[in-house]
Amino acid sequence: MDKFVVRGGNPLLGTIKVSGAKNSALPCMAAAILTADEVVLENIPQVRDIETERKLLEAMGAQVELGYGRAQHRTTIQCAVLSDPQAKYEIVKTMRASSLVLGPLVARTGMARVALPGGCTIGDRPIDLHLKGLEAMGARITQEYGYVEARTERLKGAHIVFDKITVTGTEDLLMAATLAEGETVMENCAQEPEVTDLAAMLIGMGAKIEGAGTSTIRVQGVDKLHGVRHRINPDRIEAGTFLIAGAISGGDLNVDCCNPAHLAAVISKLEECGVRMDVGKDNIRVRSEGRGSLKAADISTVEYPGFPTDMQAQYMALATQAEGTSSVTENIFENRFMHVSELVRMGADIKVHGRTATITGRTPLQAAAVMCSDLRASASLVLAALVADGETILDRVYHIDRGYEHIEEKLRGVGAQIRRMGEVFGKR
Ligand SMILES: CC(=O)N[C@H]1[C@@H](OP(=O)(O)OP(=O)(O)OC[C@H]2O[C@@H](n3ccc(=O)[nH]c3=O)[C@H](O)[C@@H]2O)O[C@H](CO)[C@@H](O)[C@@H]1O
Ligand SMILES: C=C(OP(=O)(O)O)C(=O)O
Repeated sequence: MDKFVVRGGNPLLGTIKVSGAKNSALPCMAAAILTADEVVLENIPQVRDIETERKLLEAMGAQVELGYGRAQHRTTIQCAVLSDPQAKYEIVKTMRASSLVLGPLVARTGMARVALPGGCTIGDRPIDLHLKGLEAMGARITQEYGYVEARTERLKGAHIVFDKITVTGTEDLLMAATLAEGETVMENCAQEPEVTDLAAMLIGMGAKIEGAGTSTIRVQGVDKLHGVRHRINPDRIEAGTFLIAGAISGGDLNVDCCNPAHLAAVISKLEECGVRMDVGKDNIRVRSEGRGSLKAADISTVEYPGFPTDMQAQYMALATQAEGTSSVTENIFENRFMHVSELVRMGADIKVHGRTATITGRTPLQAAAVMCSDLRASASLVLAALVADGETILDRVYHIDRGYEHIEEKLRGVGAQIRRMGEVFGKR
């Protein structure tokens, strides 16, 4: 099992590039199911979840080619024949976003069988709202042996009001609605940039969609979709993680190839913490004096455009170095504080009461052996390790590899001392 070794103390200086968004790439790859034609996706990040999605699609009969050389971030998918329209538990258990194939599969083939995702370290991950929506569109849903099966001759347009805002639920039903008969109106939709990115791809395939990026989306179903070439949005969470890396390390870091408009809540919170930010068209320069200059500020996670739950753990690492007391309230997932005990082991002063963590800041952090528990918790431990005294060893970095492309190489390129266990400092 890979480990990271991080020696703290270096300010991050220079330019770091942001990759394509994993959480856009996953639904866009699933959308290829909706057509027999070839789909070309650009700016696909090289992360483990993409490899998992490739396996998922290939197991159904799709042809998937991940680019190499200069085309290494390009993926070509063709779902001419889908001989086995199912997502098995072995894959779903490693990537909950696998449930995104449910809507497109039933819309294209009239049948889908997908393992129920169950819970994970960040909390319960139900898909009841995906199923309720598909039922409203006329699918017959059955559940047995941990699998859900959806069947129908052809989906029919419906009026769907989500009981709760769900990102992949909105994406799943949006894809299903593109091939349904008649109009689908979805209310209380997720407004995340990943939904808008998917809608742009679907429109490029011939889908008739209005309102993506707002809470009401209208879709006029069509009989057939065609192939498309689509470029994936930059990863706003990877960009946000790098902004905090620059700020916590007392660096001068240019976070390049990002979309600052997608990061408004994070940018304004970092400014409140005393971090200097120069926002360009597709880059953000972050400057800070590090521990001495950071001030406490409270956050509360909410759906887009509010402060993202996927940035909560990384923000908490920053709050440990800010003067004063910060409170961090997690409203989206019920168990997304797995990083707290590891940060405390490094010397942080954090108390958790229910959904709120209170961080008393500017405690010096010491290196320790720490355990990664999920994707963003791992990122927060890397950030803490960048300022810890000594050499932190992070175990189970396969979590971070799910969603950050070569993070150790990118951070090393701007001066961090970080390597995978087995590598030697100074060599790339
Ligand atoms: C691959 C992907 O894009 N993952 C993102 C997506 O996850 P994901 O789409 O799984 O998260 P949701 O937006 O669906 O979940 C939001 C809340 O709704 C609940 N819920 C969801 C679906 C459902 O059918 N029933 C239900 O009760 C969940 O338990 C959770 O409490 O959005 C999350 C919230 O921004 C992010 O943290 C994840 O990184
Ligand atoms: C929670 C995340 O991913 P997933 O929904 O795939 O678990 C994430 O990207 O932070």
